[in-house]
Amino acid sequence: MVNQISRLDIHDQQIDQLQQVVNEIKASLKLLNEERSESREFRKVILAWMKSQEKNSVDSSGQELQSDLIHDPLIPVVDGKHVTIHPPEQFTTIQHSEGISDLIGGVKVEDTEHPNCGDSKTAPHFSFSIGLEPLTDDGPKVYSRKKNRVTTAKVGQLGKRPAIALNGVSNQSNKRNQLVGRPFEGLTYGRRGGSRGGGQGRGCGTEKPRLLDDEEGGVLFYSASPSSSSTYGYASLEKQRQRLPVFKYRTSILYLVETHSTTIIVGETGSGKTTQIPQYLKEAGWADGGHIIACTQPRRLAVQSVAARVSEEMGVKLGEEVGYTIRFEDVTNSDLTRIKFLTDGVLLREMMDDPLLSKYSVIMVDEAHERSLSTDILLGLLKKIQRRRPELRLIIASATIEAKSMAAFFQTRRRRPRLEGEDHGLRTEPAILSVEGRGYNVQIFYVEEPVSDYLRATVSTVMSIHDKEPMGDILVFLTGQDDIDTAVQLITEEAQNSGKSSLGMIVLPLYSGLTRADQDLVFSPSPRGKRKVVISTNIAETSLTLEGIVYVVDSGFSKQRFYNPITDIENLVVAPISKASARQRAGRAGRIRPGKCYRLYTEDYFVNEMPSHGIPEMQRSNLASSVIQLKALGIDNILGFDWPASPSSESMVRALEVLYSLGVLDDDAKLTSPVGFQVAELPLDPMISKMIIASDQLGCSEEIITVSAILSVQSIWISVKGQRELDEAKLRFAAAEGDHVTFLNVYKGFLQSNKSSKWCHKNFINYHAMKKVIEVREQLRRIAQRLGLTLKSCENDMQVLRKAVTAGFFANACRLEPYSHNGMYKTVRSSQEVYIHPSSVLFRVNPKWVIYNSLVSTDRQYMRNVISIDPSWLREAAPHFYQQQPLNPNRP
Ligand SMILES: Nc1ncnc2c1ncn2[C@@H]1O[C@H](COP(=O)(O)OP(=O)(O)OP(=O)(O)O)[C@@H](O)[C@H]1O
Repeated sequence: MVNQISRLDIHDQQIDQLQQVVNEIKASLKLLNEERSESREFRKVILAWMKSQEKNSVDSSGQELQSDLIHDPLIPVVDGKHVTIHPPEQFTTIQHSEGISDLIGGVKVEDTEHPNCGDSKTAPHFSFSIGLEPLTDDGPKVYSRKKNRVTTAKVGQLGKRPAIALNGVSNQSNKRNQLVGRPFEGLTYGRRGGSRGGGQGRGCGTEKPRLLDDEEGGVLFYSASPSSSSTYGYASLEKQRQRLPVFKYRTSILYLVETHSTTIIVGETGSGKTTQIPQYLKEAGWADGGHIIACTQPRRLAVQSVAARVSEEMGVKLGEEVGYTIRFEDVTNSDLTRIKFLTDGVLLREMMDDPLLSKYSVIMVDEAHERSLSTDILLGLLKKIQRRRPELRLIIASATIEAKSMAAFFQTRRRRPRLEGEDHGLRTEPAILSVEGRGYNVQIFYVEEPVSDYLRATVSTVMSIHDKEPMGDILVFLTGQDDIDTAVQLITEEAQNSGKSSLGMIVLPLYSGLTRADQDLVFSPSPRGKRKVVISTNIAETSLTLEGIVYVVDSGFSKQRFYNPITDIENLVVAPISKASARQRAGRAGRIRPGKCYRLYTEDYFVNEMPSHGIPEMQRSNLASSVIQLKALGIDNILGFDWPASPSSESMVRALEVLYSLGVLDDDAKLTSPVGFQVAELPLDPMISKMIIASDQLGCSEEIITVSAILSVQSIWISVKGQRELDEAKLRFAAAEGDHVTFLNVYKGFLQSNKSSKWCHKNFINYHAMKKVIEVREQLRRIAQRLGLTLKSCENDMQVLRKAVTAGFFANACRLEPYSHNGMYKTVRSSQEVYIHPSSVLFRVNPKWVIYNSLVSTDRQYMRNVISIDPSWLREAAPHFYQQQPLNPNRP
């Protein structure tokens, strides 16, 4: 009798367990909220008390309260300068200027004079947080001068104008300034105008900024000096380093790192945090005795580029004293490397071998505002490590971080016994340092009305800049490869159509799937008389310096991951960005010379509607990989883990369920042995890891490792204008079984061609991606051997290969709907409607049963990387997940 496969209802007992987990989470969240509100009340009392103390402490001659820190011999008392504390009220005036100081609260300790700055009035300052959480979590206040604001359509809720020309882009600030009789003062950057080495209000050697009252009673900074001077140009690397705003804070930074377990550094984009601080630490001896200084970044491209820059500044070969590590690429030397840049994900992996990260003396978590999944987990773990290793120093850096809440997170609880380090004068409460000053002016322009089509608006803005503005490269932020490829094509066509414009424009895409060579093009200088237009995703948003960039065009959108734990679908959705992102984007200009940023949204939208920060990735991601990592690090009580942002209970339950079904976790939610530990060792999605482990027994590990390597690179196909040509190319390799077997055919062809780039070109295959596949494959083979798996080929037995895929991805099984004329499938797990993606070799073939690797959502839910299976394998692979039901006679 033919049997039907349906998802086995989870045993009652398991449901009970899961329900228990949910209840626990809910209970902990409730407790947490109660704790928070209690501590808020407490803080109010403390703040009131502090204010009264401070008022009493300022004597009649107006002298400021002297800090007991003055007597601390470790304070960098330079040239007889002393340290004073300003009452917190003084921050309130600053809070109305959108800037670094907005983000800082608590007691401010200020050097009244600085070693590098002769003028005591323009001295930089550093602040210590008093370790209290902010009373409100509103984030920075944005100064606004318009009294009667017109509510604008949201970006994305499109206005009526089809597209804009550059003259549709207004310098609203200029207009306003004419009205109120002030020079240009961009909302974000104009008022901070000036030149490197002092252009900023608080920098050295410039005129002191005047404080002006605005119409609403707030106060804003106004720099009397106009736009940047021409201090930019060619200077020795050493001089360039010394001109950076962060240089003036060198002593303060080193002092704070010396005396505090955790230092939070907030500084404008381009002020030198990423490239300089690791070097200062090295110069101060933090890399002595074989120790390493680590600096993490959320993005691989940033890791590679800042490592290259720092090695250049230090005059050393990349990979020796300065190195970097990203997934599947290690450019370090274990004997020589002293400064190491790495992604936060890689540092997490390193904890598997060295849970206390003992080789690092200082870990700088950069761009913490991004709140990537790995950054958040890393922060939670680093906090734990510090308890065991008080000597480990943490630096949390960003331009737009919510410093107070970050400080509150690192504030060690009072219940805890004294740390070893505290006895040596090491302060466990985090210090907050504000690095004032930015490189060069960036004028901000907003559209007057919402644009109806951000792609077309982008194209016309780029063309207008090219026509009307002086030379300088343009960096455009769009959302993803599709948008970018379209924009590249449209701009190229427009340039060709308008004879004048076509002269001297080089349009380049930038996204993570590009080959290294194509990415390198973006970093190479533009030929004389040519203007580079780089069209990028948000991979260029943080930490990157592209030398020639003068103009930034910000579409206001990015692709963001959103995971729905109920449907278990993770989508990449085009969504509006946050103010923090907008500032980062604008900050890609003004790094080497003054710049301009054109925002394709209205000023009203920016001020009134754009959220200050994005949703932490933790709260919109599939948590399966994170749970395994934490479990592998011995953190069994995941619910009690100190997350900087609590994940949703549904996501947590779903992750536990998936891991349980894969056999990675046992009934007590502990890692199983050996499968759970093996899966944790592999730096891959748990389903791919499980597929590799299953291939050992099925005798096809060589092939499955190849498939896994291919699934780990973005795409092995070259995107071409004519989809038909690509489809024809794919047909040469297409296998009836599906995409995974097709990948194997491509790999075999590549080897047979002697890894020829010509062969790749001819077949629309990405040569660099294939080289990467070879590299990743080698690494995976090494890990597999270390895990005791046998490397074996199944030769041409594709059935075992498909069974191995099923062993990892059984939860993604789908059945073709009977009588479906449009290729509709339903997932066995949740009966969702899904379709085979047109890029799959099984598109329109529609086998009865398939398994997919991932889902993408556009107008429909599409399955990507699909393979056909026999439904009986589902029960073989996961008897605990599927059961056979007698065939329903009413169903065809
Ligand atoms: N590859 C490079 N080429 C030329 N100059 C560079 C390069 N990288 C950095 N710089 C210079 O060093 C400055 C500081 O860069 P850095 O990345 O350290 O700043 P940051 O404060 O970390 O800013 P962000 O957070 O925006 O990355 C830049 O503004 C630029 O002037």
